[in-house]
Amino acid sequence: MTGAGGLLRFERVACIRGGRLLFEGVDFALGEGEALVVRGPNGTGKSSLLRIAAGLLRAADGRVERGGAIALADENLALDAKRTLGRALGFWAALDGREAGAAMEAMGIARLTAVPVRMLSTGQRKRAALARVIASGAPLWLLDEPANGLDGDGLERLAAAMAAHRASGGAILAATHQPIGLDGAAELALA
Ligand SMILES: Nc1ncnc2c1ncn2[C@@H]1O[C@H](COP(=O)(O)OP(=O)(O)OP(=O)(O)O)[C@@H](O)[C@H]1O
Repeated sequence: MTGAGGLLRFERVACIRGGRLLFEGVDFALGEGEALVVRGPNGTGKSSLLRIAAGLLRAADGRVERGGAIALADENLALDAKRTLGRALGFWAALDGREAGAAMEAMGIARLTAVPVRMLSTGQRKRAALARVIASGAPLWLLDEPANGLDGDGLERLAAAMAAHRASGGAILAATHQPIGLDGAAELALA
């Protein structure tokens, strides 16, 4: 992508799923430090928009430009259920030449290093998914309902991690029904 700080650009993007037009004409751009929250009732295509941004789903029309690496946290945990949390997160971090320790600390799950992924609670799984994104080092985070299942401490850690990411030049595209502490984020409403 050309232009200063361009991490993601949608131009007139449309999405069709199951033969149904979910949205069309979606335009936005995300640069360094920026954030966009996608809102809308259930089934309007928020998750689909994030999957298009990630390159996992084809847009039915329009253009999508990406300016760097992308990390997605959605309902699929993408961690090996049989491994311990430390090894499962370490596996992904190593692929990016990184370590997962600081990200586990950031999400308050460092003490769960030796616990098998399959034994994690709902909130712990969400924290683990967010730790994977943090550990990736990708400049663009795609967060699908990142607050689901988090307690107060988890929400504070999520907000702090997102603020730190933006302060270091990262960008965030989030789909959520809840307030998630993304100060100054732009909003995109699907209907
Ligand atoms: N693989 C698929 N094939 C066909 N239709 C699908 C597929 N996945 C999702 N859909 C449909 O696309 C529509 C939008 O789904 P999506 O998950 O993007 O919505 P959403 O806004 O994220 O919903 P929610 O708020 O409930 O999470 C829904 O009607 C859904 O049934």
